[in-house]
Order: sequence, then structure tokens, then C-alpha cells
Amino acid sequence: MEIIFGRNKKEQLVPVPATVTGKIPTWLQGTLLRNGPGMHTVGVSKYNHWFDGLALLHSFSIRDGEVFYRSKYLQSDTYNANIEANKIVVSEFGTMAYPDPCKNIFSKAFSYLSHTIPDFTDNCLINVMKCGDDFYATTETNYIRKINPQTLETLEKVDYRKYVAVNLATSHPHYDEAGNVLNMGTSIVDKGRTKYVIFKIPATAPGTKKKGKSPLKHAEAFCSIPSRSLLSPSYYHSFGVTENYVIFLEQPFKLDILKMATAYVRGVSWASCMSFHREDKTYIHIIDQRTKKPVPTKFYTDPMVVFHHVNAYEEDGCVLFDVIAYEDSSLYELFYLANLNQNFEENSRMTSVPTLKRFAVPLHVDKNAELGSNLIKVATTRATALKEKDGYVYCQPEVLYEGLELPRINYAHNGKPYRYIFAAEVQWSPIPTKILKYDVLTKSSLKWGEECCWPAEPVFVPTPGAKDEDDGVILSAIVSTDPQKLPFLLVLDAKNFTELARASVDADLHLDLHGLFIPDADWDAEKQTPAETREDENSDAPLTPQA
Ligand SMILES: CC1=C(/C=C/C(C)=C/C=C/C(C)=C/C=O)C(C)(C)CCC1
Ligand SMILES: [Fe+2]
Repeated sequence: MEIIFGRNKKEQLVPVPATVTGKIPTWLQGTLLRNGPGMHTVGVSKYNHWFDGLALLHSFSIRDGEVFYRSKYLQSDTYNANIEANKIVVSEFGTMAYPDPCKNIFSKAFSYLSHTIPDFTDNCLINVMKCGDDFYATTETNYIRKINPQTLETLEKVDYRKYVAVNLATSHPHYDEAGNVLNMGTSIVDKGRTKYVIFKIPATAPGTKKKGKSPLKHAEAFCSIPSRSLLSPSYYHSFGVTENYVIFLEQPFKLDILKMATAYVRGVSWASCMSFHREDKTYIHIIDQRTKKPVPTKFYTDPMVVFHHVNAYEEDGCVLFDVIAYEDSSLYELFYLANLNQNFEENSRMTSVPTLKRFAVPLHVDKNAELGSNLIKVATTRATALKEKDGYVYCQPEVLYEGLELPRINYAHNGKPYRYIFAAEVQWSPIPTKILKYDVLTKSSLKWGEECCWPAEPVFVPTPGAKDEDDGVILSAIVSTDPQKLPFLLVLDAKNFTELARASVDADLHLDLHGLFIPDADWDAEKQTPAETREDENSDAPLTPQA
């Protein structure tokens, strides 16, 4: 297993042509751009956790039935400092590191509880975010790194704190139809006023239709929710949206700020400052995007840990939302490299299976409803919401499917009624073995799997002019555990899950986390933007992906 998890991956700087078998649909033109950890050893020092690995961007460019693959390490300050020192000198999620004296390129940036929490890492290894015309590699700290999505070059380092008061931000933003970005972050150092902040980044600078200006300058915090506990805000990896609401789960998986403030001197990792409080509840915050205020009812459910929201929508006066839920935070334990590398089968057996659960939250609570009565009248779900005293409502989910992670949907249905979830099937270990299509209406599923194949998160790309929700293809990068078999990009028909094509690449493909598909049409639209309206330093970068 070490071969797949712990081994440093070789970057593929020169685009390499893939061997295509089958037929890639002619309409499928664009680039699948993904991110994930690729290097876990620097010199003689090793990271402890798989989520610590240095970000390795990779892409499959698909044009006229041909595919080219390339990969490049994100040239973050973290990467450069580590490579220069030939050891790990910047702390990550599961590894606390100490810079060489005098060489601390990271400033001590915290104002409160300061001098103790070193500046966070800019090793943006989790996802890729589109922001206006720009693309950023993202993680969960206050830093994002602008990248060139064609060449995979690293551009400027952006500090969210310059624009919104957050020290942590999710790597799973949402996008509306106009391309505006909606994200959430946590402010942990504002004089003890620990809060969760929802913010919007417009796709274009307000007041102009011009593209090319950095939209981040116009980021706007539109709602903040005080943390229930000032010293232990919840950890969250994503959140949900419907057309009018934001769903935020304040779960009992928490960051301990005091522990974080002393972690550096105690020599322990950030991960050790997080803990699951099984005696607590999970609070469900529903924020009205129109009034920019939370719905006052106190919704809660049993303790759980959610990393990924799948989708959410409104129906008959309720917000319905689907999440992948765990009983506890043991998933993060499994990804310690020590667990992944020795006795893999034994150590990585999941104690809590990722389960697709549907929650229903009533938007208006009838004052006259009896205590203990179920406020959900929606016929399509067995989820309940029981009225309790003092304005509390206890939500119990409907369990839909067990053993899936890395969920994706047809994004045109984000925040709206939908039917299909594309995900990785995970059975006894956190390693995906199959790709799954789950139909929330019929509760049936289709699967794709092959011996020695570990699929990445499946990305849905719609057929141009598609009518049906599943009219399109699924793209997934497949890592091969068989040394005789090359890794490949798999193209499935999203309707029936049959293989349309595979593009095998003679390259060192890594297991990644998340990414997006950039249709060529997007580049073309950008190409038509007059050059003088583009202000960025990379405005002269070639716009046609060079395969
Ligand atoms: C560095 C750092 C963090 C990093 C967290 C990471 C990198 C989480 C990755 C999560 C993934 C990949 C989840 C998948 O489901 C924290 C804890 C936010 C806060 C302190 C500094
Ligand atoms: Fe994620």
C-alpha cells in the first residue's frame, strides 16, 4: 500500500498523449483538472497524514477524441520552503513542523492568541475553485493559490483575510448560475468572537460586465453565525445550498482553539486539536439568502460527522438536504500513513460507514402543532422533524444508502430537486473500489468496477443541450494497483454506466481528492474578452489549452 499512498509521485511536466480505446464523444472537449496530495516525504522527513501531502495538480485535456495528461506540483511557499530546506518545515493538518531558525518565511500573523499559532500553510491540496475567470487551488486555511489551469503553473498567493474575516475557509464553495461563488469560513481570532462567516465572491466586478478584474476584491460577507462555543468552533468541510437557503451543520467535531494556541510549543499537530464530542448534538443552521439571516427555529439532530454535503432543495415548505454522514470522526484516523501502510486491511477497516442520509427541515413551525408531532408532510421522504419545547425541533434523517463517498451531481441541479448521485463506493475501507450512480427516486444503483482499479471522485459532464439530468458522461481518473496495467481516464455513459472509452497514460497517476471539468467553450468565451479589460499578470497566457 505504501506504493500507492506514501510514495512521492513523479510529476509529468510535458503533456503525454494517452492511448485511447473506445470512442470519446466528439462533443467532449475540455480539461479535467484535479488536485490531491502527491508527496509525503521531503529529504528524510515524512508527513504523518495523507491529507498533509504536497499538492500535485494534474489534468486530462480532451480534444477531438485525443487525451493528453500532465501533472505539476503546486509551487506553494510551503513546497518551496520544504524543498529548499530538504525537509518538512511547514506544519500541515497531521504534522507539526519547525522551520529552520532565521528562515521562518511564514509570519506570525495571528493577532489574538497570537505568537503561538504560526501562520497556516498554503499547501492547497484539496480542490480547484473557479472564481470569475480565474482558477485557484484550495485547502481549508486562509490561503488559496491562483493557478494557470492549462499549464498548471502556480500564480499568486491570495490571503482570504484581506477580503473577509476568516482564518479557515472550505474548499467546497458553491456557484450560482451567474458563476458567483458562495463559500463559508470560520473566524477564530477576532477577540474571542468566534463565528462562522458566509461570503460571496462575484463572478465579475460589480457595476461592470467586464471580466478579468480580480473578483476577490469584491468579496462580501453576507451573514455570520456566532459559534455555540467561543473556544471550540465546529470543524466542517462543506455546506449545502438551496435556491433560497444555506445549510450549515454545526457538528460536534470541533477545533479546540486553546489547544491550537499551544500546539506549536507542545509539538503536536493541528489534527490533535480536533475532537468528536459524542455527548453533543449537531445543530442545523438554515440561513435565508434573501434576508441574510438565520431561520430562528433551533433545529438539531444526533451527533454525527459530515464531510460532504451532496445536494439540497426546497419542497412543500421544507428544506431537504442530503449528506454523507459518519457516526464519529474515525475517518480522519484512517488516513494516518502509518495505518495505511501497515496491515492495511486490518488498520483501515472503517468503524463508521459513510452513509447517505436525507434530512427534512420545516421552514415554518406551526405554533399550534403538538409537542412531539412530526412537522414534515412531504410525501417523498421518511425523514422526520419532531416539535419540542422552547423552540427546538429534533430532525431524524432517512437513511438512503451505505458505503459511498466523494459525491457529485449534475451541477445544473445544485440547490434544486434532483435524482442522481455519482459517487465512489467505499465498502470495508476508505479506498474507493467502484463508481456508483444512485437514483434517489427509485433508490436503485448502477456500478462500474474493475480488478485492481481505484477510481477517483466521478465528475459528471452534461451533453450540450441535454434534457435529462443524466444525459452526459462520467469522467474518473483510475489508479491501477497492478504494475502491469497503466492508469487511465475512464469515460462512462452517465445513463447506463457503460464504458464509452478509456485513455491509458504511461505516467505516475496519484490518488487525488477533488477537481472540475473546464469545457473548451469556457476558454473560447474568455478568448473573446477584449485584452484591455484583463488586468491580471497572466493575461497574456495562452488561452487554448496546449495539449
Ligand atoms: C492545515 C490546517 C487544517 C487542514 C485541514 C485539512 C487539510 C483537511 C483536509 C480534509 C479532507 C481532504 C477531507 C476529505 O473529506 C485545519 C484542520 C483546517 C486547521 C488548521 C490548519
Ligand atoms: Fe472534500
